[in-house]
Amino acid sequence: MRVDATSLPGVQLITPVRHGDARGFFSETYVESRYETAGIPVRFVQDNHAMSAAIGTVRGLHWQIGANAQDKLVRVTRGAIFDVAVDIRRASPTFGQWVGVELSAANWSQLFVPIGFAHGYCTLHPDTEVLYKTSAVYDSGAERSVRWDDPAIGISWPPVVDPALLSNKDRIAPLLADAQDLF
Ligand SMILES: Cc1cn([C@H]2C[C@H](O)[C@@H](COP(=O)(O)OP(=O)(O)O[C@H]3O[C@H](C)C(=O)[C@H](O)[C@H]3O)O2)c(=O)[nH]c1=O
Repeated sequence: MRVDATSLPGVQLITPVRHGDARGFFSETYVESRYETAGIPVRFVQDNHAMSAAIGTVRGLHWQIGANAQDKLVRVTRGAIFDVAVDIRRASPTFGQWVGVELSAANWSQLFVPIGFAHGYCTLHPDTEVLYKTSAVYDSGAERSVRWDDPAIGISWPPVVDPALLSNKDRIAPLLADAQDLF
C-alpha cells in the first residue's frame, strides 16, 4: 500500500496493492490496522456507493457537523472523478485552500478526507461509481454545504463541468463567506 501526502496536511492519497493474474485482480481495499499505521486511525461505520450517469456531474461541496461530522475514505470502482477536499477550519493556516486529485478504477487510488474538510467531486466518465467509507452515519439535519464554484475557493475543475449537472441542493449552496457551521 502506498501513502502520499497532499498539499493539505491530513488529506492523504492511499493506493492499495492490486494482485493481478490471468483471471483479473484481487485487492485488499481497506485494512483497519494498516490504515492506522498509515496515520488514519479512524473507525468507519458506514459505506456509501454513488453512481453518476453523466460526465460533468458535480456532487458537493458537503460536510456534516457535530457528533455526525465525518471522516471519509473515497475510491472509484468504475470510471473516474476529480476528487476535492477544502479546508473549512477557520483557524487553519490553510483555511479555504483546496486539493484535487483524480481517483479512478484505473489508478485504484483512495483519498482520505478528514473531519474539518468539505468534500466534493466531478465525474470524468459516464456511469462513474464512487464508494466511500464514513466515520459517522448520515444525518440530513447535520449536513452543510458550500458552492462548488465559489471564486473565493477557486477550485480548478476540469472542463467537463461546463455545464455541470447539479442537484437542486448544490445549485443553491451558499458561498464560503456565507456558509454555516464551518469548523
Ligand atoms: C449522503 C447520503 C445521502 N443519502 C440519500 C439522501 C438523498 O435521498 C440521496 C442523495 O443524497 P445527496 O444528494 O445528498 O447525495 P450527494 O450529493 O452525493 O451527497 C454526498 O456528496 C458528497 C460528495 C459527500 O461527500 C457526502 O457524502 C454527501 O453529501 O441519498 C443517504 O441516504 N445517505 C447518505 O449518506
